[in-house]
Amino acid sequence: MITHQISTVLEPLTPIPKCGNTLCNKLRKKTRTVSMSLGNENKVVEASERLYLGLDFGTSGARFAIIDKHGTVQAEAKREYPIYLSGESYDWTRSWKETLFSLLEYVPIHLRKQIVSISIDGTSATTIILDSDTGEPLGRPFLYNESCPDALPLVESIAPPNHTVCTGSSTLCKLVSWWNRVGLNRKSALLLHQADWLLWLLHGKLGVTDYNNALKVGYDPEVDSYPPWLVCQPYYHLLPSVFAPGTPITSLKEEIRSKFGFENDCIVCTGTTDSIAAFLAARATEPGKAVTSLGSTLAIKLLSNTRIDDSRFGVYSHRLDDKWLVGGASNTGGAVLRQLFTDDQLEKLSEQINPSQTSLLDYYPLPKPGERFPVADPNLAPRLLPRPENDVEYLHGILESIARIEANAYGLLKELGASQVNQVFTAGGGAKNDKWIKIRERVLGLPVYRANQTEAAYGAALLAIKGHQHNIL
Ligand SMILES: Nc1ncnc2c1ncn2[C@@H]1O[C@H](COP(=O)(O)OP(=O)(O)O)[C@@H](O)[C@H]1O
Ligand SMILES: O=C(CO)[C@H](O)[C@H](O)COP(=O)(O)O
Repeated sequence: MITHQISTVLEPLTPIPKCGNTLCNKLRKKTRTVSMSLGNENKVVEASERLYLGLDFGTSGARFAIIDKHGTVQAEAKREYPIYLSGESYDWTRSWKETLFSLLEYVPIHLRKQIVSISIDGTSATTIILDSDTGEPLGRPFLYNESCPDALPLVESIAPPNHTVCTGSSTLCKLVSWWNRVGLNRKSALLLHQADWLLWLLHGKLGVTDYNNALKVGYDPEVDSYPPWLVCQPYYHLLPSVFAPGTPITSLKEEIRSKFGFENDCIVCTGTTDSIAAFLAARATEPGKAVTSLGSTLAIKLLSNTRIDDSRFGVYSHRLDDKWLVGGASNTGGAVLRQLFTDDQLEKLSEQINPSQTSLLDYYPLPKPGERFPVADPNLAPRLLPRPENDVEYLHGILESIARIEANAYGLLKELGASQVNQVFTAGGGAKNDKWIKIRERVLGLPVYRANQTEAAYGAALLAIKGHQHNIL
């Protein structure tokens, strides 16, 4: 596929106020880039060909992929999140909403009429409590890796032992923490996940989610219902209706369809989480195949015939049709790397690493205290010292230490009874690092590949195809 990278550096749309505070000043330096690539210029896609739009809202930015029914990419774009402040904290919902509509502006106009289905993935357990009449957020969202330990004792008292919700970063802990705050508008409130809320902006039907996003609020995808111990809770009425990922919800809202020039019959489908979208993109279909997403975080998904859930280690199973995606998400990964190196530095330093050589540096790379998997410890401190003089050596030690965490994670899944992993595909920003892939192969003792499609947005586009096929049956 011949692609043309178009990079435009955008100045912040809303000038960030000059102020004494370091957070603002740090933000002023932040520019945002939009990069976009078009599909195979030699193969002009037939004007009658149906196209499918997938959007991925990850930790550091969002992307879209437009594919045809063969899975050929016709256009892609990505954008870092614009930074807005609300008081001293980031205004994430404003940032995500602006990113959604600015990415739609980047969908090539000549392709818009051919897009017949849209889906979105988002970060898991990123939780928004909304006004159920207006859809307006009732406060800031709880991010995917945010922990609400205040709610944990109550959640542990109602859920089965070691249930997936029994961790401070679960969606249910975030809901209970919000519910327990005195004097909030509890009656007309509704819980949605990041992907659900972004999809709602496109379709306008409040209260819809998918069984991947709903897992961490307590939904049981095996029996396709919320469990009795959750249904009897006073906040049960806040929970959304749950459908399989890639289920048609309704047509694109008329105001959006006419503003962007999409087709009358363009539908919006339920989404999933970012690491499951990355798994779908890798198209691993046999038990024993796994996908490690090396994004801001390290998310592991192993296709297994057996379901394993154990919050003591941050292990849970997502449903994927008739099988299980067993795994979890560590806070190690790209976010730590980005704290220390730019992407260009990562590329240049990695070129100098000898991946066959073992690094003796032993770190636990975390962006801040707190780990979810394979060690579930909200107080686990980062370990990134001693720092050698040579940055090549330092990066080698960090990449190898992250690979050891990955190896421990797969070893834990095996101990807990999941199918034996025999092949690992890599998705996310870290997948571009060939030296890291070789380090991981050595440490894991397994064949490790870069997935053909490393972007979660491609997986979301596959869900859009699935939804459209549902719709025309
Ligand atoms: N050459 C590289 N080697 C390793 N990691 C990289 C490289 N280039 C970028 N990254 C990491 O990839 C991450 C971004 O990946 P991405 O999948 O976009 O993350 P997310 O979806 O979580 O926002 C960044 O944290 C960055 O440090
Ligand atoms: O780390 C994350 C954000 O990138 C998410 O936690 C990740 O999506 C893992 O959650 P899930 O397994 O539910 O997809």
